[in-house]
Amino acid sequence: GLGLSYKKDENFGEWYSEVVVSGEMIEYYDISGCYILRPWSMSIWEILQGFFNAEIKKMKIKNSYFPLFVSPAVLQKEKDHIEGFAPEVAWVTKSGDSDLEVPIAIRPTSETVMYPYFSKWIRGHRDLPLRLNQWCNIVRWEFSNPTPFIRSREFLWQEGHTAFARKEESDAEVLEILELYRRIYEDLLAVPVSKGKKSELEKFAGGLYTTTVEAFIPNTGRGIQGATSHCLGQNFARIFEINFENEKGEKAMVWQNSWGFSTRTIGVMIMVHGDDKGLVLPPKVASTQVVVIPVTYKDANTQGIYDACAATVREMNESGIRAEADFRENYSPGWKYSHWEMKGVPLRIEIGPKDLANNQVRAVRRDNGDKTDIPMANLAEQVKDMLATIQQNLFDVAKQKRDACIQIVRTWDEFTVALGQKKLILAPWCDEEDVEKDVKARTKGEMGAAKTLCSPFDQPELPEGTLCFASGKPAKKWTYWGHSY
Ligand SMILES: O=C1CCCN[C@@H]1CCCn1cnc2ccccc2c1=O
Repeated sequence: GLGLSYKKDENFGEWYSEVVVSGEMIEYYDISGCYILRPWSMSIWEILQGFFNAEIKKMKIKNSYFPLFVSPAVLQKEKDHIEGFAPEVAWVTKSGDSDLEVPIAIRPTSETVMYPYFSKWIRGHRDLPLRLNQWCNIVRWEFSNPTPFIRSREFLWQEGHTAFARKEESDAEVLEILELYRRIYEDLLAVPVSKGKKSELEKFAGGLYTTTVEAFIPNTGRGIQGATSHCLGQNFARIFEINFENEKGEKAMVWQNSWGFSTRTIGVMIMVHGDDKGLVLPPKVASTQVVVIPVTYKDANTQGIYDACAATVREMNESGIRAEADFRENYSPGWKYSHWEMKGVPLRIEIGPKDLANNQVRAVRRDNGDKTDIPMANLAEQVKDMLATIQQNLFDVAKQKRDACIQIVRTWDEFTVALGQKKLILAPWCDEEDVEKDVKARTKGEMGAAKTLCSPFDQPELPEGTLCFASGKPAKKWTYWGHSY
């Protein structure tokens, strides 16, 4: 059909809601906060799954599957972890006409589902490390504005749950997994992220510390948690009695991690790369990387053009490029150009009478619109290079835009001005929780409160005597602050 009704830089929220539907990724569902993932988005999820499964297999992490349902007794076993989240837990209270004796929770995460069995399975140090992952759906009955991929009441994710004999092993794995999350964002989705540690206030309350990859949406000036890798310490081991007999024959508690990324990754990619013509897919995650369009006229050699298109698709597929031709007779070339641009296919190849005569094709990039005539000879190699160039360009452009939003501030006034300018703020902070709570209280507004996003592992120089922007106390670390999703 026609193009988008909303422009990304003028009505971002409406643009996003429209582009996920017009790009055929999402269909809205009749239950608020729930969305249908159509093949165009499910295929992206499957590519991310393929990457992650291959990487965790190298780490000897095994996939498993645990039940969707959690008994209330077990769910409430870990007090600090559940208290803040309780309102989001969905419960099954009936079957047919009759009430259940005891309501059953639907998993909002699976620590409490899995750990009673970790306790049963782990006896001696030879049972360690225990490293499981599961791909599943999660339900959290959120109330703040639902957004496809970004915030939904049901979403898909993977959650990894691991147990080790020693803290050093768990600390190491936390970072190993976080690096996989960075690769998912930067190498596959072409989205720049910052690796860092969450503050005590923002971390997972049931854990010891939380590491994160934080992304940023320039259009809204909001940070977004991309994926998290938590060191749980021995908190859950104590509660669920996950002990083992160590080499010295002593009874010891295990050290645990839990980590996850979700279909939110797809929403972040759309928000960062999409434009006023529709989705823009990075080639690495595009189920169709190249679409070939025959351009025929009434007296042209139609069959010759069709044969050239089919041969071009075959040659690209044989060299591992995901290509398809659009031979539909009832749509014009122009209509097809708009349609596949809306779906964000990274590269379009047009073949018309002139191209046929010159034994070449016309290649058009989705990221910057560049048109190039390519000889049919050795076409696949040229296309591979173009796809690699498009992938890199998408990342470079996104990184340049994100970096342009970063604002270093040293005083409260600079902080509030930068907040109002949709900046990603980097500020020296005293790392005191009360100060963070105070900043939240002082910045409450229609954008929500500003909060810490992470303290980047890559810390700029912090000269002696640098003061906290908010409290004036001696600063301890540089921290990213901002509004967030
Ligand atoms: O992030 C992850 C990664 C995957 C495994 N779980 C951890 C921690 C989940 C934290 N969390 C997040 N929302 C919740 C909502 C309701 C109940 C409990 C929770 C809850 O524990």
